[in-house]
Amino acid sequence: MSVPTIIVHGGARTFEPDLKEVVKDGVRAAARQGYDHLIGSGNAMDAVVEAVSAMEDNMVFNAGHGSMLNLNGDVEMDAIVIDGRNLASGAVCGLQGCANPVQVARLVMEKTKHCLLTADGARAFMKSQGIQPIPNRELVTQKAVVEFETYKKYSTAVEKVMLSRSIPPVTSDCDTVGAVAIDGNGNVAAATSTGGITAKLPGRVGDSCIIGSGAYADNAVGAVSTTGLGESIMRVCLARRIAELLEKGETADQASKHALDFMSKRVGGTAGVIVISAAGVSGTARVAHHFTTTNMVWAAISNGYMRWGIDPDQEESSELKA
Ligand SMILES: NC(=O)C[C@H](N)C(=O)O
Repeated sequence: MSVPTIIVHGGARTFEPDLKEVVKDGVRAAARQGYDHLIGSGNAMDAVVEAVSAMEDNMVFNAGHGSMLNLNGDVEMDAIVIDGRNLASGAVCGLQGCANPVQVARLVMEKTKHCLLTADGARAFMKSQGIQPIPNRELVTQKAVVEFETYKKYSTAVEKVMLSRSIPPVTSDCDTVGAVAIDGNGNVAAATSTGGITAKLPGRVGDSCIIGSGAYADNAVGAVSTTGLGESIMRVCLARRIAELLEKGETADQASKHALDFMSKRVGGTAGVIVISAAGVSGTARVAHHFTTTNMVWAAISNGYMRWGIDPDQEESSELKA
């Protein structure tokens, strides 16, 4: 038996001061929605998909509604789920016209023999599963357009956003979302969903849908979801690297810090991670979050308490209301 626990993130980057409360509200609501499923169905996979779906529906986050725009001004989304019981995984990339890519990723895992479907194929599969497409433009928010127009002026948008801690945000956009959970039976699951990076080349696929980069989950070890510069995260297989460090006996906190240090020293770039280590004999899972960006918005629930934060070394907490 384990203590049911969930942690979610709403992206790692610099958040404008007046946006901080909005995104903290968003991750708290998503964590609560996921936690209610964790307790209700008792299933870690249900919990992470619910939590990520809530953030995809919240226009303030860069996933589903609110996704960032590629160089053509279009939305192309990536998402993944991983089940720690059997390492099953499903993912989509370059998906258009879908409100909840994480739910399609789950169907890829449950209904196909494959791990990852791309673009038109992913969309056709989505329709075959009875999920109605929506016009891609419905996913486009005003803030995404403003962000796009601003960053189009820079040929090095990716570097400007992610390679420096000190660049102030140009607009009030937010970032990739993710969730990891452990249920009462000790099963872990991870989910990540994103619109990617503003002004990315059409067809660019980031880390978020890649096993071991944007997410990882294994009951023997724990679960991880990442956010940040996909090109760096993929090159060090960040989520799997954290899992390896857990396997070697590091705590969730140590593994997060060491893996992010390794990434920044070896390939550069910034990122954030959320981690739950497997419960082990005590039955108590360890939860950690760590980021090398200026901010990462996160929220965690366990044992009747919610904790959340956005700045380094800062957190708030309150008893969970019924
Ligand atoms: N903001 C993000 O987390 C972006 C995502 N990791 C990507 O590179 O697509």
